[in-house]
Amino acid sequence: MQPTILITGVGKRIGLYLANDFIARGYHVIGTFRSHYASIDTLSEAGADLYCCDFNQADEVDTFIDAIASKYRQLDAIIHNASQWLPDNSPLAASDVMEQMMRVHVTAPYQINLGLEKLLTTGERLTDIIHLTDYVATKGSKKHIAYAASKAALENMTLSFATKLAPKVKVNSIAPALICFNDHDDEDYKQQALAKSLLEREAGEIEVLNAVNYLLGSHYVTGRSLALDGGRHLK
Ligand SMILES: NC(=O)C1=CN([C@@H]2O[C@H](COP(=O)(O)OP(=O)(O)OC[C@H]3O[C@@H](n4cnc5c(N)ncnc54)[C@H](OP(=O)(O)O)[C@@H]3O)[C@@H](O)[C@H]2O)C=CC1
Ligand SMILES: Nc1nc2c(c(=O)[nH]1)N=C([C@H](O)[C@@H](O)CO)CN2
Repeated sequence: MQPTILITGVGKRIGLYLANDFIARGYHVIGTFRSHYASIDTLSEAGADLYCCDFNQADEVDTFIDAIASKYRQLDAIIHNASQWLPDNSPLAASDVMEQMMRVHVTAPYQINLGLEKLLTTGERLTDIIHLTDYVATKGSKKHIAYAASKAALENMTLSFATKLAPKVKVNSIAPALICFNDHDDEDYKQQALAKSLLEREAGEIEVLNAVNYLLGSHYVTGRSLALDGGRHLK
């Protein structure tokens, strides 16, 4: 039976990288996207089942959950990757920054995990939920306070869902630091960011894929957070 994996935020970067690799390995990929990039058409042509869904809109998330629950009987894994790295100096009001961070990183994963629980617990196989969090969930961030707080809440949900869904579902976090720069990052920023870890490098999307594959292959890891941070905690 072809394994089925749901990945949120597949339009670009890490989510797109994961979706492409899982398709190449014969998985059936369900994906959510917000902006419609050319990558969305390419993924669809490759067989992915894609849904446009803005996690800032709770009703859109409910509609997405209903669509999956009516179309699929079972899921092997859910990867909560969708995220916005909103700085506190955003033009948005402070309350809107915090609300948006909590909606995309906490409310939507909460809605999806509860709404699709039955699809993860049918049959005998061990299934997975993976939350993409962030090194700053445990360290804080003076420029991304709301973002870091929401990622800390997502880390806490890993503990709760691991307890609630055992023994049928493993629930873990992956907490990256510098995986991939953004196109708008200038050289000064890049040098500053690289210098924050012992290994002083940009890990690349493959680092997250390797961590995802390790967790999916495990039969004994749950309620844990895998740090992918180049030794930043020791610098
Ligand atoms: N890149 C890195 O170095 C690091 C990444 N991480 C985490 O890894 C994960 C992947 O990172 P990365 O690939 O850089 O992520 P990106 O910032 O590139 O965005 C991921 C995807 O999430 C989507 N998204 C954003 N807001 C919403 C929303 N409100 N509703 C639905 N989808 C939304 C984006 O859609 P759109 O294109 O429309 O904005 C995008 O396709 C994230 O959880 C991130 O926090 C953690 C530490 C470091
Ligand atoms: N949703 C996102 N979250 C994060 C991003 C990003 O681009 N999108 N980038 C980072 C940084 O790489 C940071 O880890 C190092 O400066 C953090 N989170």
